[in-house]
Amino acid sequence: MGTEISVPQAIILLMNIMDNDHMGFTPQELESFYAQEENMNLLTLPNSQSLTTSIRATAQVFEDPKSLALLARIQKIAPSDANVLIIGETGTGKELIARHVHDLSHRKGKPFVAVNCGAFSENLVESELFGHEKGAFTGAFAAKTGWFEAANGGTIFLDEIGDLPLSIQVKLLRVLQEREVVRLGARKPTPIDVRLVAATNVRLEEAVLAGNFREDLFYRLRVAHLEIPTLRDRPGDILPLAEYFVGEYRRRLGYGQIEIDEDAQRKLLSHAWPGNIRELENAIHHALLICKANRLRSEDLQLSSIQLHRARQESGHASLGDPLQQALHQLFEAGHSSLYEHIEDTVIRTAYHYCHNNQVQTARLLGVSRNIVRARLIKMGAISALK
Ligand SMILES: Nc1ncnc2c1ncn2[C@@H]1O[C@H](COP(=O)(O)OP(=O)(O)OP(=O)(O)O)[C@@H](O)[C@H]1O
Repeated sequence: MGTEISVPQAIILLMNIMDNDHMGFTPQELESFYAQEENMNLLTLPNSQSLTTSIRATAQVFEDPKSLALLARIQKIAPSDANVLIIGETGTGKELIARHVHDLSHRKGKPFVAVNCGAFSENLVESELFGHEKGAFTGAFAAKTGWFEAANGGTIFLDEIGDLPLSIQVKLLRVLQEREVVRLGARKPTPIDVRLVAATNVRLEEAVLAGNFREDLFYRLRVAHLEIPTLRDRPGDILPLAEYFVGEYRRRLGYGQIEIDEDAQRKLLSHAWPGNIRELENAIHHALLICKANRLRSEDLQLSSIQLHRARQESGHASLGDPLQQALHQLFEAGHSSLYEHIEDTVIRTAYHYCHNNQVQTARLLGVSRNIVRARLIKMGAISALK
């Protein structure tokens, strides 16, 4: 179908519509900002599981007493070589902690392989994890090394372990017991020496009770477990983390020193952080894009309300931080063929809502004719053809 709005324009426009009251950026300013090569990756979407921008932490911030206790436990568990289960809400730093466990073990310097178990279909996950031989199934034109073999000597981090199908859970248990993997289609097993660090943001006990997670695997994983507190449960980390992210992002953006003023500090401390450290990171990143005169003020911080988050959680949209992320998530789930249509629909619908259902204003805002807006709203079923 024809595209009245290009994708970059649509993304910028959508961002601007969402944030128009506070951002103070025109679409043109944003467009030129993202057009600069060093800023382009700020909009990079690494994969459909991770729709937020993030930096790889070069330092770790653990200042709250709860975090210090966690750090002490990590230091105790890490050298033991036991498998580890990390339990924590989304964005609490589970992957960062898994890396830390690896770095504090004798496996440091060997591979650290992070795999999101929810990222693969049931058909693919087995060959991804354990590999396959040439001709193992239709389309297996060459042999493939699985992630377990790739992590040999080091650590494999299985995020969202609760998403593994039961059939794969049995195989995983066998790998842990026998210390060998059998590639799909292979006759002989391959010995491996890998430490497993698994993570979950749901209570696996409930999955066990519901029959979706094997009890034997659960107990095997749970031997050494780390519970990561939410950010609201470790308030002593909020300002140090905020300072840390200000430092990281201002360097990336080429800015000078930036001070977080007192009102902004109070706002950071009083927010509930449903998205935890990742939400804080994104809030600071966004604030830096709009702050003025080397000062991050309270109005630069756009924080979602916990009520909104709860409502989303209840309606099954727990992990998606805002309408833009939801739109992009739908887009990537739908695949690229319908990319334009999805993004256009979302932009038009959002703009229409923003303009209090006024088609003329929507058309003006989007820079297209009213007929286009009307036709698309009818096609989406947002208005009746008779209107
Ligand atoms: N203690 C910390 N110090 C500095 N940065 C941190 C810390 N913990 C987490 N981060 C940063 O916060 C972001 C989210 O962390 P991470 O990806 O490890 O969370 P997660 O719990 O694995 O998230 P998910 O459940 O969504 O996979 C990352 O950019 C990470 O570098």
